[in-house]
Amino acid sequence: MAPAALLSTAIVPMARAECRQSHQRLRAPRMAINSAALAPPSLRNVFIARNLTCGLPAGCARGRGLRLVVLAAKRSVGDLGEVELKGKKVLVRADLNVPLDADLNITDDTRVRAAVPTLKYLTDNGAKVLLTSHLGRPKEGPEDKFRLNPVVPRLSELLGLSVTKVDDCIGSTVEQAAAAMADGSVLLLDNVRFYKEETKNDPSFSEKLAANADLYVNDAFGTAHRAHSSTEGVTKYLSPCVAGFLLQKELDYLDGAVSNPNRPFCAIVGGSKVSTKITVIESLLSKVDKIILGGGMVFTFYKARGMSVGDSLVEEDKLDLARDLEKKAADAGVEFILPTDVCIANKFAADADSQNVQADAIPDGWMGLDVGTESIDLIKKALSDCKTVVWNGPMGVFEFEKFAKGTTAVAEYLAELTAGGCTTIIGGGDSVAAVEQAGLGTKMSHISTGGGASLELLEGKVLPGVAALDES
Ligand SMILES: Nc1ncnc2c1ncn2[C@@H]1O[C@H](COP(=O)(O)OP(=O)(O)O)[C@@H](O)[C@H]1O
Ligand SMILES: O=C(OP(=O)(O)O)[C@H](O)COP(=O)(O)O
Repeated sequence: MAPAALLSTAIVPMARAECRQSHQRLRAPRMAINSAALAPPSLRNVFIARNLTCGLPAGCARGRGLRLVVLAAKRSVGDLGEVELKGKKVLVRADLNVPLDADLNITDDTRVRAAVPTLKYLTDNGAKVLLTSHLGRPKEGPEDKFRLNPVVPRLSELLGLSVTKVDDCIGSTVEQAAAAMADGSVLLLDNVRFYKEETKNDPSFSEKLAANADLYVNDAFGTAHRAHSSTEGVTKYLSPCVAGFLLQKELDYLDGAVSNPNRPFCAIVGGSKVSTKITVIESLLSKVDKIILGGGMVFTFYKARGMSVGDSLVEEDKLDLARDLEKKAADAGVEFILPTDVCIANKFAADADSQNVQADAIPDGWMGLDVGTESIDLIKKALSDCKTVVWNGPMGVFEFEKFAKGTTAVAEYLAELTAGGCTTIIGGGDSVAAVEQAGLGTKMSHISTGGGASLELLEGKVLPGVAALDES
């Protein structure tokens, strides 16, 4: 990917409807800024266009009297070649926070595989890689169950070289092992969260992490929303500090495709709680053409419309908010699609009795655990002409086979759309688990390695681990 594809720029103005059209039309920041400059002053400072794919100096927008909110192209590891890398000690922050079973075997190696392109690039160019990561949330210092040992064999296999490991991430143990490294080798450091200073972003700990390296690469997208020593603090003590290939790819999809999408652009938001997705829905309303809601959160919207929902999941204190979101969608001209029927259960269990009913006919004592059959068709119809789809949160309790139909149907249809050229982005967490469970992981355009990080990006937040990197 060209480094310039990381260009992240915020330009300005225009009423929202005009922005939409402009988003489709404008291909380069310079054009966007030119158009922005033509907007009346009262409409300026409204619109953020990110990830437009050509380089542009920051002063260019300012020179046209426009407020510049963000203008940052992050420097990429791909900008560094053998000259800069050979023999250098490179501290790479990856997210190797993988799920382990009781015997400490990796049950899903997605994050290990995702780290490989950057590591391979660095070792192929003769760098000495000091690889750092967290695993879980250890509270009491070093504990065997949180050691990164299980990663070593899988990573060695994927890289085709023998990865060595030390039982610490700072200090003389690391210093000695690093001094003995050959060019093109990888030394895995132990869980950086064995030090409580890590999550406090403690400057002296950051300095110690940096002490054994010459330069820094952040490829830990899943942890980029944390301002920790290994993701943010360390950048104050090393130079250059650049983005790894995974981080770039995640930003390109989650920020790029979402900010500058092929249209129609649809967001599917499901999952259990309205409260955790409010800001995502609000933020997406200014970008999408359609929004489809599913999962447990729809019952709060039904109740807000005055419908009875039986024993379904409802956030009583979010009823006003649900009404407000529907109104905002209408005001923004966004098609707001709620399921018209639901699959209900007489208890929250895999072996519950189930039936399909209209959304306004849920009997007392029953709860909605999936979208209904009619709604699956409605959702597919709404998606059929879409060119970009972002999906966050399952359509139902997909963990129970009986109530996985809506989620599976959406995953299968998205796979079909992807094959037809639609960009499909699955935003982390349970949605990814659902897609993988349906065996469709490889059929989507992009599956994010970060749940929390992808949500924060969709909410429009700045990720500290990204912000701290050098601009190109
Ligand atoms: N109708 C429903 N009632 C209760 N829980 C639901 C319902 N639909 C989905 N869920 C649950 O929502 C959870 C996922 O929600 P969430 O964490 O918001 O999604 P994600 O992790 O994809 O962001 C799943 O465990 C799923 O079982
Ligand atoms: O698994 C992670 O995040 P996710 O569950 O939001 O995808 C990351 O490794 C971050 O871990 P953290 O939430 O303990 O900081």
